Amino acid sequence: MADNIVEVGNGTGKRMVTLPARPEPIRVSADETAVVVIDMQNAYASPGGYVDLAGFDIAGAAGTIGKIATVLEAARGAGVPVIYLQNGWDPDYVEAGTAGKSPNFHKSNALKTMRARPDLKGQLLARGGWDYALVDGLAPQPGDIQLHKTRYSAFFNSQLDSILRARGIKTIVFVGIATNVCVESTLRDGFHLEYFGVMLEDATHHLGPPAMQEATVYNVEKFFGWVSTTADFCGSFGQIEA
Ligand SMILES: NC(=O)N/C=C\C(=O)O
Repeated sequence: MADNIVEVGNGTGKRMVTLPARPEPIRVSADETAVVVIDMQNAYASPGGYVDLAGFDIAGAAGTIGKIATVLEAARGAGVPVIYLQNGWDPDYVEAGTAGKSPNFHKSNALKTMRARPDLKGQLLARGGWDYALVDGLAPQPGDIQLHKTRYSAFFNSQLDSILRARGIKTIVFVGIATNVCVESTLRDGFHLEYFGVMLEDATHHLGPPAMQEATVYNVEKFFGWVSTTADFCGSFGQIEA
């Protein structure tokens, strides 16, 4: 093995794949890898959804949907579990927290948008509604796993850690929206739980100015994990059979 390849585990696993990545290639077992799809809901990727109504530019989100669809096809073909997260709360927003008790109440731009526009109350990120639903282009397939989360990190108050541990997953490949909020929060928490996090930079999209994407790519590459691409994921995992 070349010195500059990071090998996850002891290298004796079956179905080993070398994924080109920065700052160095990472060699993983396909049996110990999962793809986690962060919040590909209408709220974050569709015109008329929460982030669009809150004033963020979502022009780049449509391209992200296509990239993620390509990644998921390769993952399923390689027998790699696909885990979808959906962000939001119960329709009464009890899970969202209250003033003075939860920073989420004050920082969530969905909650702020609904306070500014009471006509939207009950529509944004409410479980069961269109805004909460996954985008049409990324419908889960049989065998995929769907999980709910109520805060930016998918590890907080969710089943994600136990689902991953029960399957012996060590490496998480991240795709989804937003690069600089829920993707980065989850990848960082995963780092502290000893998961190896790989972010596919062209299958993620940021909220805010383009510098936000660059900042997370820098943080991941330098401090928290590895950065790769859709083409490199498909080129490596595409050679593995389920
Ligand atoms: N999925 C996300 O990254 N969400 C970011 C902001 C929010 O949910 O308000």
